[in-house]
Amino acid sequence: MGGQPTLYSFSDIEALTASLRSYILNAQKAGLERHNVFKVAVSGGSLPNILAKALLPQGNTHGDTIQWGRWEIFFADERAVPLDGADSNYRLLKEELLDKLPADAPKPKVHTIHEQYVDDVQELADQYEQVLVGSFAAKDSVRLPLFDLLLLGCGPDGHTCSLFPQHELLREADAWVVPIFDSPKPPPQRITLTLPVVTHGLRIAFVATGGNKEDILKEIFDKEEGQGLPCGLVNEGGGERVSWFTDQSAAAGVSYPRKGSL
Ligand SMILES: O=C(O)[C@H](O)[C@@H](O)[C@H](O)[C@H](O)COP(=O)(O)O
Repeated sequence: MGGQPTLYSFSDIEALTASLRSYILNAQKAGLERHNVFKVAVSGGSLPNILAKALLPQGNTHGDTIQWGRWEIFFADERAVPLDGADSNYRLLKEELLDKLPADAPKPKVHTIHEQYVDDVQELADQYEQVLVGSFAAKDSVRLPLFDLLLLGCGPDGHTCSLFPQHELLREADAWVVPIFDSPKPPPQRITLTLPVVTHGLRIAFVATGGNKEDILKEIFDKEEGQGLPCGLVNEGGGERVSWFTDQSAAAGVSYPRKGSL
């Protein structure tokens, strides 16, 4: 794919979220120019809270406007639970971000899982793949759906989305969305975008903060073994389209070159 991922390291969450906002605005601009919408996939974990800090402040300068009405939001991974369940990534995003959007702002189109299939995780994944087909294109006309942006987290074991180290799902080459029945991070039953879909994205951003990410970031960026971890595989497949937004405590021990601003 060419090029290397960019590793940003910021002094604190405020600096990180300000730059993340600029980065997302650039991605939004490119998406709107390309097809008049902005198609974004988001993960769960700590990400929705950080996104809220980045995106909720109202922009008032030219070019700093989140055009929520043009956004289509998808889930990079989702737990096989009802949408109002405590473990739902949709519920998390809704409570952290969507419910807090200005009342008068146009609303994004949010592509949730079809919760009637939560007891049949294969069907849940197949149905979500159909959601992608409906929004992007039929599988026989495009090889992969092309997201404008994927916003992802990095687990302490190097997982991203619900793609876990050593898991056979890392070798999936055909499906866009797959079920997982044995996620080491609870709950065990989930669906996830596959690695080819993630690495195909026009922009791929990881957000990883806090001292508990330091060891895994060193492994991903500085060690051979880390390159086979799910996050390492996204770095490899996405190359220069990948950016990492980290704080000082997460990136402290990393030797890979770091940047302090966009
Ligand atoms: O649904 C999930 O569990 C997430 O999508 C998962 O991939 C998450 O992004 C990472 O585990 C990082 O989580 P933190 O940001 O909370 O460390």
